[in-house]
Amino acid sequence: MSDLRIENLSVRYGKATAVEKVSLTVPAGSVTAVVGPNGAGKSSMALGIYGSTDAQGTIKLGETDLSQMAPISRARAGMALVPQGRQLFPRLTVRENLQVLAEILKLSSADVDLALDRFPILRERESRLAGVLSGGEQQMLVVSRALMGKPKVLILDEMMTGLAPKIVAELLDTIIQCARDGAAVLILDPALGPLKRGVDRGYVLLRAQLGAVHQGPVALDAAYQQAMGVIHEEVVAE
Ligand SMILES: Nc1ncnc2c1ncn2[C@@H]1O[C@H](COP(=O)(O)OP(=O)(O)OP(=O)(O)O)[C@@H](O)[C@H]1O
Repeated sequence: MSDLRIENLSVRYGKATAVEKVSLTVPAGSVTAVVGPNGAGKSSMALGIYGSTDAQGTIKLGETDLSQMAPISRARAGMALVPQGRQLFPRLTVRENLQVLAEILKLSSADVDLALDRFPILRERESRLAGVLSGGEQQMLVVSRALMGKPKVLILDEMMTGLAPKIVAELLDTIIQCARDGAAVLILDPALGPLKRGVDRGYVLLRAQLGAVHQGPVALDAAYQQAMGVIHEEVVAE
């Protein structure tokens, strides 16, 4: 079991700063949330941690420094990302979408079968093109794909958006179990909402900057509401 430690992570697009020197720990065996309004920098943070956008700072998994590694090497080191917007191969079947990652991570077809069996609907749809799945089915596929390599770190960017409560509950159960099995889980979302049930600790991200850690969903929600109230007051005053 390895904690994920991020120190002074910054993401810049030209002169614009999307993430400004954020430091946080995602302990193994827990679900850590980063909540923040639209445009706060959540996706930039997730992509920076995974290495798929340029970022400065240090990213360590246990004693292993991932900071200079390409995304594929981070994946092989045990990091998995469920990016915002699902990002499947729409013209490949459900099984083929899983096989692509299985080949990269040198996993067996038995691992692909386990991923298909994680959600019964995926097994039913294994020969269908991913592009014709419903939104919820696609999300089950990306989560199942991310879990296929038994990741030590699982990062989920707005994975619940637009999904029915039953599917949200099912996905959340899967993710909580992943943390209970020892993974360090980081969920980034604009609303705590149904995630409250699964969150152990978390941070508020506001205008590229991360606040202090809060233990438990109640304290995190209160801090987020307060931070959003501050923004509201500023807007009213303008
Ligand atoms: N590729 C990019 N090039 C330039 N600016 C970008 C790029 N991606 C994001 N930004 C800007 O960086 C800031 C943070 O965006 P980001 O998508 O990380 O926020 P977010 O918190 O994930 O937002 P949302 O909840 O709406 O998805 C925004 O001002 C956005 O316009």
